[in-house]
Amino acid sequence: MRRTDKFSGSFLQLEKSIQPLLKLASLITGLETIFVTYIDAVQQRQQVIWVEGSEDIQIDSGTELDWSDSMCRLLFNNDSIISTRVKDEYPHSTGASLGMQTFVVLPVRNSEQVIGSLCATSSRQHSLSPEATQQLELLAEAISLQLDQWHNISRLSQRYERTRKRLRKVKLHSEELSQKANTDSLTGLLNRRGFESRWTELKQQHESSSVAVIAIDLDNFKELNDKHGHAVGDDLLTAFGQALIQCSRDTDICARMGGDEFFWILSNATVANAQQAAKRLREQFKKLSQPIATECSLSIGIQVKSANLDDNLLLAADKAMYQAKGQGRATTQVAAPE
Ligand SMILES: Nc1nc2c(ncn2[C@@H]2O[C@H](COP(=O)(O)OP(=O)(O)OP(=O)(O)O)[C@@H](O)[C@H]2O)c(=O)[nH]1
Repeated sequence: MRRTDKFSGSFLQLEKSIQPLLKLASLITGLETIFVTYIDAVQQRQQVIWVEGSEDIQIDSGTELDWSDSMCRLLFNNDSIISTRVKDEYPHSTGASLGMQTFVVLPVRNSEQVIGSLCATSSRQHSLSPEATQQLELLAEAISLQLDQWHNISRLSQRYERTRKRLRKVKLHSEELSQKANTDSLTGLLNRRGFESRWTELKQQHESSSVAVIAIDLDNFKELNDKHGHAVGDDLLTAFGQALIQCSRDTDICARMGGDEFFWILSNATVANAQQAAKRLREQFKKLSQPIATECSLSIGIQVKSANLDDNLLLAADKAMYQAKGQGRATTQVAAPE
């Protein structure tokens, strides 16, 4: 059976069950070519879905035509189901131009309307006995039921697919919103809200490895803002954000807590690891914040703990950072172990 490639999936199942019916139609009528069409009443188009039989009359599945050019329409309009003299009765028709002499058509309908047609044709003259006509009508009914069922199934699966796509869109949108809500727009780091959620997760999941908290504050940032303007201050914060991202691992938590204050949390890290990380960060920040690097340094506080993570760990790192400020800024202070 030749068929259109436009459809797939459940349509192939439908095709399998229609195929023997078309063969039967050929046996009943004695006509060589049998085909089924789909009629789109709104678009006024007709499409050949399946063709069974000889290649004598060139009808291809997938072929589309205007309803105004349809042989089926001509016969429907004459309240007829058969023409045995197509060339005489419809000399200017598509059927005549394709070499049809006999053309038989029966409507294929769903519960509301005609949705297609079952057609049989031949280049020779054939008559159709009343019994054959009756049998063909039964076949058209069977095809109608199958097509209608398939139509309903495919409508349902299209609706399901649309709902699935809509839900996916909503999910992506809400993920995007939540990502935005947790991110500091200037630096791309987590904001306070994002930090709190990650920090809570870490506290809940933490087992026994040591965790280093690095508190960082830009030195004399207010002065720099006042001297060069807010935009330069923003550029410097952005450069710091980039430096921190470049120095961190995927598992680290990097956040801008507000203004020029940041937290950097490293899992599985010792004091020495944290000091190394702080050193790398200073160097990277210096590189990325040219040409005003000389005017801005970092005060850094470190605290490391391996058990009972709580917010005191943050406070201790922060306190160490303020001690670094007190010692003249641009230094790293490690808090005493608790
Ligand atoms: N450009 C810019 N400035 C900001 C932003 N948020 C906060 N600030 C400014 O950052 C400055 C923070 O200054 P402070 O932390 O009080 O003090 P500081 O000048 O850094 O001095 P020390 O911390 O003692 O070294 C304030 O002047 C804020 O107005 C921002 O998003 N962009």
